[in-house]
Order: sequence, then structure tokens, then C-alpha cells
Amino acid sequence: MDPQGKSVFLTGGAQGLGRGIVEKLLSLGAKVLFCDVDVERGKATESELQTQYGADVVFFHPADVSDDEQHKAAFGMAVSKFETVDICVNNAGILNESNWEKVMAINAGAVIRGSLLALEHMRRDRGGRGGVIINVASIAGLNVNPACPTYCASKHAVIGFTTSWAMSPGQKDHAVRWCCLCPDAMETSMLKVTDIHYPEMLEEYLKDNGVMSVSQVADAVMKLIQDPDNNGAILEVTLKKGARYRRRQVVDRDGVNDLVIMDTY
Ligand SMILES: NC(=O)C1=CN([C@@H]2O[C@H](COP(=O)(O)OP(=O)(O)OC[C@H]3O[C@@H](n4cnc5c(N)ncnc54)[C@H](O)[C@@H]3O)[C@@H](O)[C@H]2O)C=CC1
Ligand SMILES: CCCCCC(=O)/C=C/C=C\C/C=C\C/C=C\CCCC(=O)O
Repeated sequence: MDPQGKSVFLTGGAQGLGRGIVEKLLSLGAKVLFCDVDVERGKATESELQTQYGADVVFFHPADVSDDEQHKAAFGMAVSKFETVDICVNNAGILNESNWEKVMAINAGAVIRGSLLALEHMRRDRGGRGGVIINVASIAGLNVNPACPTYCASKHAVIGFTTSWAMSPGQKDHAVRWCCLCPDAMETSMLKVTDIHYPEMLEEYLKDNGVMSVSQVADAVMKLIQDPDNNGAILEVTLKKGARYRRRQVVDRDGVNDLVIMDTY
């Protein structure tokens, strides 16, 4: 899909990756409504982006996406501003190993709610225009990570949910594409986290693997949006290897029930 002239709803756009994605989309001619729980930063970002791209192409709406009503209201605001939403990016996320309920509510719960809101609005078999749903997971959704088991679980949930919907027998009728983004560590406020187990593991990990810029990862999101035939995509983004699609197969090893998930590139 070409972002030019398309309408976008994005969560967690006040800073970090969310803001980076909003900026790329605006530079490609899309209109964006983003929400965030950080109202002050959201307003400041809106004002800066309106100055650069125009007052009628980017809007901020305050919302905590762990709250059902606020999340629905924010999505509804995008629909009423643009009439239609073509691209939905469920990006808002936190990392806090002391509060697993909150992590699951935002990283998994809000991704599920946001996806279902977008599907209902976009699906062509119920009068919508089709579209793309991009769910932001992490490399942690593909691996195990003793430093942050709850965060890791929330990101595995995003990948399982998104790829399962992508495999829906009704997908062609819905005309909605489902994609997961799985970045490695990138330079945002999340990386300043202190609330993980074994913080020394993080230091070691970053020494070995480096840290990506937001812009590199936001470019990968444009690839997800633009590639037409990637329903069910899991796009891994790392500093050393760049953006690569994981090819996921479910292999039936014994013809009965010994199913194994195998990823290749
Ligand atoms: N920074 C990293 O190394 C990586 C981050 N990610 C994922 O990227 C996504 C974006 O994270 P970053 O930009 O790094 O973090 P960030 O902390 O810089 O930005 C996250 C934004 O989400 C907002 N947010 C948090 N909770 C919210 C809620 N309940 N409702 C609405 N907005 C909320 C925050 O206010 C903030 O503006 C997250 O899903 C994160 O898990 C994935 C891989 C690596
Ligand atoms: C595997 C780390 C990349 C996960 C990227 C992400 O989604 C958010 C990162 C934010 C902060 C980092 C927090 C925890 C990671 C800590 C240690 C990683 C050790 C993993 C390992 O050695 O295998």
C-alpha cells in the first residue's frame, strides 16, 4: 500500500518509535491521528509536526490504551476526522517487570483491542475498504529473555495473535493484512529501563549487538506497509542484519499432533 493520501491511526506516538513512524508516514503524504497517555508530550509533538507538515494532516488525541473506553474513543476520533482508517499501527508499549498486569494490559491487551477495532472498521466483507494492521512486537517476542519474562510473554502474545488472524480462512474477504514488527534494541526512552532482572545482561547484550536508530526501524515499518504480499509477515530488524522477513512454517512432525514452528529467513 502506498501511504500517500492514506489515513493512519497509531498508538503511543508522542515519542520514540511511534513518533518516528508518524514522521515517516507524514513525509510520504499520509494523514495521521496518534494517541498517547503522555498528554504534554503528545501536544508538543503534535504542534511540532503540524508546523512541519501542516495543521490538517496530523492530530493528537490523549488516551490510555489500557482503558477500553479511551482506546475506542481515540480510534473513533480518527474515523470521524478521516472517515476511514487504512493503516492501524498498535505501537504503544512499556517494559516494567514489577507490574506484569500493566505490561500485559498495554503490550498485549491493547494490541488485541486495537486490532479488533481496526478489523471491524476495515473489513471489506462488512462494507470497509480493507487495510493494514501493524502490530509492534520485539525480537523478545521471538526469543527467550530472562531479564524481562513478562515483557517477553507480552510480545510472544502479539506475534501469536497477529499471525493467527493472518491465517484466518476469511482473510481474503476481509482484505486486511496483518503484520508484526520485531525490532532489536533501539535508541528510545525504553532502553533507559531499570525495572528488569539482571540489568548487567542488558549492558552485555547492547555491547554485543549495538543499538539501532528509530529512523532505521521506522523505515522497516514503511516496508511492511508498502509490500503488498506480506500478510502474516514477521519482520525482524537488527543492527547487523537489517530488516529480514522470518518465514514461519508449522511443521507436523509425526502426522498426528507433534506440531513444531520453524522459522527461516
Ligand atoms: N526501544 C526498544 O529497544 C524496543 C522497543 N520495542 C517496542 O516498540 C514500541 C515503542 O516503544 P519505544 O518507542 O521504544 O518506547 P518509548 O517509551 O520511547 O515510547 C512509547 C510511547 O508509548 C506511550 N504509552 C505507553 N503506555 C501507553 C498507554 N497505556 N496508552 C497510550 N500510550 C502509551 C508512551 O507514553 C510513549 O510515548 C513498544 O511496543 C516497545 O515494546 C520493540 C523492540 C525494541
Ligand atoms: C533482547 C533485547 C532486545 C529487546 C528489545 C526490546 O523490545 C526492548 C528493549 C528495552 C530494554 C532492554 C531490556 C531488556 C533486555 C535485557 C537483556 C537482554 C539479554 C538477552 C540475552 O542476552 O539473550
